[in-house]
Amino acid sequence: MNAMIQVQDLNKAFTLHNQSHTRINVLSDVSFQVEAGECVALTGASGAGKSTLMRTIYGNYKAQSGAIWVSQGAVNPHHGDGKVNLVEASPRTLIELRRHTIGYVSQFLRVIPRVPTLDIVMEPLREQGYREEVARRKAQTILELLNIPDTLWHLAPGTFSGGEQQRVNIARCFVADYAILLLDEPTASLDAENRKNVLYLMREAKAAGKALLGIFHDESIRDEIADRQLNMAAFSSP
Ligand SMILES: Nc1ncnc2c1ncn2[C@@H]1O[C@H](COP(=O)(O)OP(=O)(O)OP(=O)(O)O)[C@@H](O)[C@H]1O
Repeated sequence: MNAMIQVQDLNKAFTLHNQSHTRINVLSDVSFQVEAGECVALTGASGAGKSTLMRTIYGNYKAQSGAIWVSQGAVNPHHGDGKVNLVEASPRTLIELRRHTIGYVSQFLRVIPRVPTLDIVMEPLREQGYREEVARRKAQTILELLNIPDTLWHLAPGTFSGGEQQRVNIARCFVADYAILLLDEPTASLDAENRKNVLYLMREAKAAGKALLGIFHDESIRDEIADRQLNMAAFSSP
């Protein structure tokens, strides 16, 4: 067993300061782990805390208590085999983890004006130390696989369709050597052929020993790729 993510007794609440300081407990004593080569699907009703859990693991939100142990693991020799508790990690460690260990496909691509698609996809590879030609080749290969026409590679994706932007997001995450992939609805606005291509990428990632944690509202995709489901209803509290 090689747990890449190990969540222990994680608690996350939001306090709405501009609304009478109302406190919403979203995650209560969440514990689970994801092994290398495994895909775990988060399920549960809308508002159950699936995205909040993902964002907390990516370090966007700070948990009140508990631990998120992340193994930099065998996939990424850059970091060795050490484990880091993300809840207590410094900003510098968090940046390192995002550069080398954890990839995140959010539902929306955060577009930086004027940066061409090819550069957006090459960027994580550059940060991981790949030579320019290798990074370019890898980026081109994955953009082709995801059916982004080469006429678009030199354009910034701000004007792209929702599905095209989502595929750029997916390309950027799957092209790099992350040991852990957090996937928030990666196939939500894709057509059948591109859903298949993303399934292929997810299978390849599992075969390479990566750990996948995902939200898949599409049940057929979930059934195809997930080894286990984690129902967030088990961790909600009033
Ligand atoms: N930044 C925030 N500030 C305050 N409350 C938040 C914040 N983010 C999420 N919440 C609240 O936390 C709860 C869980 O939201 P979350 O988006 O994690 O649910 P979800 O299970 O991903 O839902 P969905 O399936 O609809 O996307 C909701 O009640 C939401 O209002």
